[in-house]
Amino acid sequence: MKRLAVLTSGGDAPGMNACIRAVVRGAAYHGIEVIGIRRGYSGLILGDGVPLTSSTVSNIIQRGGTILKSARSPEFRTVEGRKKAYDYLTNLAVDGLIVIGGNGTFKGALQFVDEFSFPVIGVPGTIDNDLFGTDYTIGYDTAVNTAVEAIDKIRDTADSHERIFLIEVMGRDSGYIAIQSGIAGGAERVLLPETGVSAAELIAGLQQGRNGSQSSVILVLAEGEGRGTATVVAEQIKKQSGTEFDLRVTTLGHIQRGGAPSAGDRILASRLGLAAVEGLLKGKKNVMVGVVNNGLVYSGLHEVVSRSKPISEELLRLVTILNGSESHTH
Ligand SMILES: Nc1ncnc2c1ncn2[C@@H]1O[C@H](COP(=O)(O)OP(=O)(O)OP(=O)(O)O)[C@@H](O)[C@H]1O
Ligand SMILES: O=P(O)(O)OC[C@H]1O[C@](O)(CO)[C@@H](O)[C@@H]1O
Repeated sequence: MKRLAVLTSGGDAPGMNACIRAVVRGAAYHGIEVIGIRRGYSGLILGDGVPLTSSTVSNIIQRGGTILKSARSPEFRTVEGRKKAYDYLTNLAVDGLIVIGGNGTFKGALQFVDEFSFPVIGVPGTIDNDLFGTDYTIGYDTAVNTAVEAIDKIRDTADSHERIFLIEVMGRDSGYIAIQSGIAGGAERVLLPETGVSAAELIAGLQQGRNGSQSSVILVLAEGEGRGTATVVAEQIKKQSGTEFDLRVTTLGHIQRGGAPSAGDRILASRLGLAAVEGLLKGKKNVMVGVVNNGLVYSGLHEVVSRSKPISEELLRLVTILNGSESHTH
């Protein structure tokens, strides 16, 4: 192997830069050149590659976002777009492609591999943590920490004003950020795609809490919960309960995707970046490298995109017990 290409695709995630650095330095260690493709699959189609060297990736391990920029590329969903991408990679004379992204990125990669038999290795980079084949994705730990910091701050107002706050966190189809930030932020309730709860049940829970000792409440809602945005859910509660509760909504939004990566994300990204290069060198292709039980594991892309990673029953139980509203005897 003489030359490889790397790109970041889908939503950016804190730690993507640490991963690019590990790919470039890992490749340099093995005498391999690296071309960085700008703006994900769009850059492959438009032919936007730049050589990356060890010095290009100095001083980026601590930076959020991605120096290669990211994009969601509608054209890569077409066979014509993917053919252009293939032609560009062939022109560059690269022997393998490393794609850092989420579920959609790997669906695209799989399509590409099926059509052109080009060696691709995926690295899980998304704050959503919704990928089979890895316990954690790059960016998730930082996003959870950002959400917890925000929840702590909102709790001060919730407590002082004896209010109910409905806080929406990211997670397009999954509740990972919600459950972990909810546990760490001491939320009274976490609303997830996995555990549908009606407005009537929510209201009953709020009434029960108020009749007990709860004077303020934090509800954490996963973006992908299914009913709509936090504003929609708040409207449902208000419609059915009238002015009974002093309810406020906060949507955390993209602050969860930005900022310096946590130490955990930098280390995960560094391990996975090197493992992607060394996987290609060992002849692995059409796989994603992840960490399972703290060991490096390569899983087939087909399995990664076709299987889900459910939130553990243990965490679901934990959040219910620790919110303090139920006892074993109920
Ligand atoms: N079914 C598909 N076929 C071909 N390409 C796809 C497919 N799904 C996604 N892609 C390509 O992958 C890109 C990234 O996918 P997507 O926007 O879903 O983000 P993602 O990788 O899931 O990341 P995140 O979890 O951060 O949103 C898309 O913009 C598109 O170019
Ligand atoms: O920034 P965009 O393109 O609006 O994407 C938002 C989506 O991306 C994610 O942040 C994942 O990267 C999801 O949690 C969210 O639904």
